[in-house]
Amino acid sequence: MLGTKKITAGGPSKDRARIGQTVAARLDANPRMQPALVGAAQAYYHLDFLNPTQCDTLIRIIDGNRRPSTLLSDRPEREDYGFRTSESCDMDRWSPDVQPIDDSIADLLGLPAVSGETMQGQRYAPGQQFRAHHDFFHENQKYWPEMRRSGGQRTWTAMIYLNDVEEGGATWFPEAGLRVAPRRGLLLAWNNMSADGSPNTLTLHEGMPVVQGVKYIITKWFREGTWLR
Ligand SMILES: O=C(O)CCC(=O)C(=O)O
Ligand SMILES: [Fe+2]
Repeated sequence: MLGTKKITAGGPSKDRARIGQTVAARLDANPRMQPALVGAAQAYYHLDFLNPTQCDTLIRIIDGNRRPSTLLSDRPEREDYGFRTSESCDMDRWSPDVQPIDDSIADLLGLPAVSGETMQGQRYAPGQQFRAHHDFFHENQKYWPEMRRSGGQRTWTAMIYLNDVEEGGATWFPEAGLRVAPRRGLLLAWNNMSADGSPNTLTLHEGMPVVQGVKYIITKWFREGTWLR
C-alpha cells in the first residue's frame, strides 16, 4: 500500500521541494550530466566523474579500512537475511585524498559540503549485496529524532563506481525501472524526495549481488540541513 508507506516515511516539505528543484536545475544545465530517469524520480549520471587514479586511491583507502557494513533500521530481522552483506568504511573528509573529491561532489549538485554525511566506501565480494531499501529516513522509526537533530531528512544521494565489475553488482531501482551497471568513474545521483518534498518511495533500490569480481563504490548522502557541525 503505497499511500500508507508515504505517510509513515514522512510528509511534504517546502524546503525539501526547493532543494529538489534547485539541484535538478543545476544538473540540467550541466552538459556532462545525463538524465537517467524520467517521471518516477529525479536521477542523473555523469560518465568519468573520477579519473582512474582517483578511483584507485579511494579503493586503496577502502581496502585499508573496511569492516562489515551496518544498517540503520528498527528491524533487527534484516540482519539475519543478509540484507547488507558488504564491507564499508567512513572516508576521512579531511584527508587530502578525500576532501577535493568530497567538495567536487557537493559542487556538482550545488549543495553545501556541510550538508553531506561522511562519505561511505563500500566493497562487495562475490555474493555480497545490499537488498532493496530507501536511503531516506522513515520518520516513524526510533532513529528519527536523532537524525532530525543531525541535519534532518536525506535528500540527494550521489554514488560513484570505482571499478568495472566482471558480472553482477548493478544498482537496481525496481519500481522506478532503472538498472545501472558498475562502470569505473561513473557518478549516479538521485533525489530521494518527491516534487512536494515528501519521501519518494519509488526510489527503492538495491545493490544486486556481485557474481564475479569485486565491486567498490563510494556513497554520499546529503541532508536537508547541516550535518557537519
Ligand atoms: O551498491 C549499490 O549499488 C547501492 C548502494 C546503496 O544503495 C547505498 O549505499 O545506499
Ligand atoms: Fe542506498
